[in-house]
Amino acid sequence: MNRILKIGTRDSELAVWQATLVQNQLAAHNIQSELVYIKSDGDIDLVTPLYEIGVQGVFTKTLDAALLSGRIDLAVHSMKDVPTGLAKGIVQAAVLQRASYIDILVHKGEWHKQNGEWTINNPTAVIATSSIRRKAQWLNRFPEHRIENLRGNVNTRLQKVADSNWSGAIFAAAGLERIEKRPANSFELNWMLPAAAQGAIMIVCREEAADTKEACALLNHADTALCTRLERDFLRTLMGGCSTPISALAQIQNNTLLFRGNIFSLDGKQMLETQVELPADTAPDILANTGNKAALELLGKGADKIVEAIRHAGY
Ligand SMILES: NCc1[nH]cc(CCC(=O)O)c1CC(=O)O
Repeated sequence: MNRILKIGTRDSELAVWQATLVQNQLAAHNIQSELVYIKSDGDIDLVTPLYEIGVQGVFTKTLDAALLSGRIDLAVHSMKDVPTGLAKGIVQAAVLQRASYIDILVHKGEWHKQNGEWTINNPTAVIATSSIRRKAQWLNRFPEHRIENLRGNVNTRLQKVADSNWSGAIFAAAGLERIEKRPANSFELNWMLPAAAQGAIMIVCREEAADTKEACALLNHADTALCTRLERDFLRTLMGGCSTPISALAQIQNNTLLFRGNIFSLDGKQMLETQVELPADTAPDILANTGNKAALELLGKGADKIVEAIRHAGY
């Protein structure tokens, strides 16, 4: 490769950090690149909750257009923000090794540790998140709490938490840890299942750009690519959409694939979950079908009714 690859990125600190990681990894393979900053609609409107913006891929479509017009060669995304169906002409070129997948609570006020577990005595605490997945899981565990919306990039969200009288706000650990902004007053929500592909970074490029695809393939992390594929299959087969109260996590450890997924009603009162364990050397076609199969299992157990109610509410 003797040209300089143009890497498209949003201009938030996290997005630039992720694009720079890709640039550095390419450089390690002697592939030169430069960053091209592109504002997405999701960055311009920092107030409206994402599910109200109503367009799929609010963070990705501006970069898709830049790719298709040839202004950039590849785009770097937080994979969980990428709709499960990619735009026509655009393909997944690589998935980098996953960082932390966990959600954390940046906490304030009455939280304290009791028998090794973080608890809060205030039954009517206010917790901030604009993710309906986090909201549903939180209300399932703390039915009396109230959820407030919290939009914006990582930095503006942290500032809003500091300025508020909320008892906490939920963030992806990966987003804060990457830019070294995870506050000391935070703890991991190890009972909460993350969004499909949370903590993973995806590179996309034009379908016909053989040389770019070849370059990006050098950065692909096979286990992360498989796990995120299963998680996204689960999401797509259950419902699709980018803001849904659906979580999924696949992990490969000690030669075992562990897949967990769930779906909640919007108020958190109903929940269906599934868990599958397979030897990692199971036939590839069976392994690759794990996410779909898990989704079909839940649909057969009544998830279809939960999905129907979520759609009916306008998501
Ligand atoms: N939807 C916003 C978004 N997209 C990716 C991340 C963090 C990094 C990641 O999950 O990969 C975040 C912030 C958050 O959820 O707190």
